[in-house]
Amino acid sequence: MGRGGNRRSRGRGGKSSNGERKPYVKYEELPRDNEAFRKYYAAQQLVGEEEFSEMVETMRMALPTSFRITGSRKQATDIHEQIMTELIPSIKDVSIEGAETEAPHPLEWYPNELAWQFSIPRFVLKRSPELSRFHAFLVTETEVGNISRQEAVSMVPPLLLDVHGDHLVLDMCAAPGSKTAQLVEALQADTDTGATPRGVVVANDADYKRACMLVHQMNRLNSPNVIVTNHSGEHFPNIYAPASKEGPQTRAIVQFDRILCDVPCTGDGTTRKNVRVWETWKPEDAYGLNPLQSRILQRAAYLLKTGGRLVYSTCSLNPVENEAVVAHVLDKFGGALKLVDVSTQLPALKRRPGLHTWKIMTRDGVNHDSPASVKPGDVSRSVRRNLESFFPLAPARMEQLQIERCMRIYPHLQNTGGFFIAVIEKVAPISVVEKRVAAETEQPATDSSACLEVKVDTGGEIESASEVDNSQVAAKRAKLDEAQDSEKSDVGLASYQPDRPRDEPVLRESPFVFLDPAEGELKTIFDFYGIKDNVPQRGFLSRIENERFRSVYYVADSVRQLMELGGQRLRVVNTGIRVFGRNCVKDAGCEFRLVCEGVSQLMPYLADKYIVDVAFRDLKVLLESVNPLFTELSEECQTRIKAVEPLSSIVVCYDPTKHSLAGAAPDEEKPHVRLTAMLAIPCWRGHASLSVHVDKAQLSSLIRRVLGHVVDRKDTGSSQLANNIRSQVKTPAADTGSPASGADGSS
Ligand SMILES: C[S@@+](CC[C@H](N)C(=O)[O-])C[C@H]1O[C@@H](n2cnc3c(N)ncnc32)[C@H](O)[C@@H]1O
Repeated sequence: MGRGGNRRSRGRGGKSSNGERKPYVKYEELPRDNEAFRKYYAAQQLVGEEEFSEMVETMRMALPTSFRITGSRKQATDIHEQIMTELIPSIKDVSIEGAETEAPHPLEWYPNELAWQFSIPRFVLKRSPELSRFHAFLVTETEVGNISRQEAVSMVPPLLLDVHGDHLVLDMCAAPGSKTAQLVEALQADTDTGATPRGVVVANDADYKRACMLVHQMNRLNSPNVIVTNHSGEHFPNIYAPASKEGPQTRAIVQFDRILCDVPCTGDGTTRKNVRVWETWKPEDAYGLNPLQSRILQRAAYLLKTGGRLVYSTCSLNPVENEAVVAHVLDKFGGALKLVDVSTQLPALKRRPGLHTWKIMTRDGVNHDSPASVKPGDVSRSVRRNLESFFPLAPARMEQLQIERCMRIYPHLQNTGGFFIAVIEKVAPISVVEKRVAAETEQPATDSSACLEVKVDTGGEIESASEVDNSQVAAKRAKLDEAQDSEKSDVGLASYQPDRPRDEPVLRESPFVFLDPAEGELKTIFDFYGIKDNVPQRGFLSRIENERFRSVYYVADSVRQLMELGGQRLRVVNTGIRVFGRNCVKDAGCEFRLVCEGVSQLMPYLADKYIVDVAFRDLKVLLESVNPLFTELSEECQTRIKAVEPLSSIVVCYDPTKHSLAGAAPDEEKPHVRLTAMLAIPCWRGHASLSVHVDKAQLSSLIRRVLGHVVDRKDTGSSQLANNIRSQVKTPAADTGSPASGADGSS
């Protein structure tokens, strides 16, 4: 199911609603049908009768596996090449239970062959020795962020959001973050190679634990342009732009260029993956979620810039969670929001138009066309309260809203899960304040331009743009802002929700503090590593506990600006790329070492002596041996390493284009797979040895790509075990003071 909705019983020894323990049911034997589901959806006439049977049949089958190549990375070409030359041939002749395996193939509607799909069940992939290379590829490349496993249909909403490199983007319900990853990639893909995008992605989730999953996702992506926050979407706080000299009435709110509302839902489009949806599905679940979905969408609409784009999506097929939410919110905001016609985008993607009519099922199993036929006893009191908003609007209004522009993806259309997507543009400011003022003063609203617009000048300051406001509205507005600041406001409209409900937990970590490279410990670090003066000066930050910090992070300037404006209002769970970590090595030249995820960001600013260019022979020695002695490396490499003081980090670079094999002897060694992108590997320079200093996922990926060895998952429980894999190739040499026995040990 779509996470964040009602919790469902696990069906394995859990308790049923009457408190009795349920018998254990094997996953394969869980029911894959539900009478109420069939009856409800048959009545909706989503498709013709025959097609409906086909759809339900497909919804019972296991979902193919799909993954996406991180298109914004230099490694994308290498990964594509590995799929073509290594993976596809590796499973060519493998048969499972007598049947040939389906080789991965690109999803034809996804641009640039970056998304792939195959139909090998997960447990077969894990257990089959013939598929170990394929499995290792998926696992290690996912962990290092070169690919992301993601359901095919879930890739559609970010594509339709049309994110550009300088956009301020809000992902309102972001965890676990597969779509956030696409949004971040879109920022990067629209920016010159090597440059930091000017935009920001704010990845928000109401659930703190799930927000922490976003942190993991963000760490895989190594982006300095993401902020992970923890707010209820419907209460996402106003971030105020700097106060204008002209007085409080021009206090503007930062608005976003793009917003994704991938809201919590019943997830009945995911039955192929979450089989338990069959067991527990009931129409009331959608009625319970509709009001929250609507509030999230309303808040998003308010936070969107005029001219900005918003995507509302669910993995549910239910019109109550889809067209009903979209139609009623569009209706409520007058002409401010319009559905965008995306029928010509992603032309190879099969889809159906949004529904103009649907029915609501009451507890007695009767389907109703309008609220008029629903009697009080047919539904619970809470359902009755919102009943109108579950039904379609009048046919003429539905026509006017062009609700058919919504997109429905059914599982049988192209062997996927089910999904709903609505692309919405804000064509005019939402005259919330005026409606409110008009209601309170009992005067008709005459001007619909009271909404505030902010432009993020991501090249420099965040500034407020023009605000057209009449004086009466402005005075009222200032009062409302004040009320909101003191969290007393209860004006009921999406724009003026109090910041957050009182029962939400407080953040567990210390807040981030920006560090000054001209003083304190950051200056000491910069001096040691010879960080060049052109490094962005204001992007380094840390969490300080007991006047000490353990790591230094780096964020893009636009992120810094937004965090400074957000201040205490913004509950930042995490941000930035970790660039330095405390090393705890006695007598080390610097108390901080370089960390794997920050290397590519810092490389352009590191003093040249810390970057050692190596040939393939030295790269192989470093990966094959644990802490190889200098004497095992080439003379040239030794000279470079010895130029750096003992007990410090260096970056070893292998550039496959420089060390091209053109003209090389036929027996000259080369990486197991063809590489085009440079490898930059942080290493620890001991007194007499050099050790690769990356985390175990990076190490497994490097070993697989460069040496061709598959690191068994069972052997990688700790970084030490990853070392053991290498020690099978060569006996370890004596170590000389590595901070984490050759692996990064970073969290
Ligand atoms: C369908 S999932 C989002 C999936 C995500 N967009 C992705 O692609 O990985 C819905 C998310 O909404 C979160 N959520 C639930 N209620 C919320 C609320 N009121 N505001 C914001 N997020 C909420 C849940 O914790 C859950 O992570």
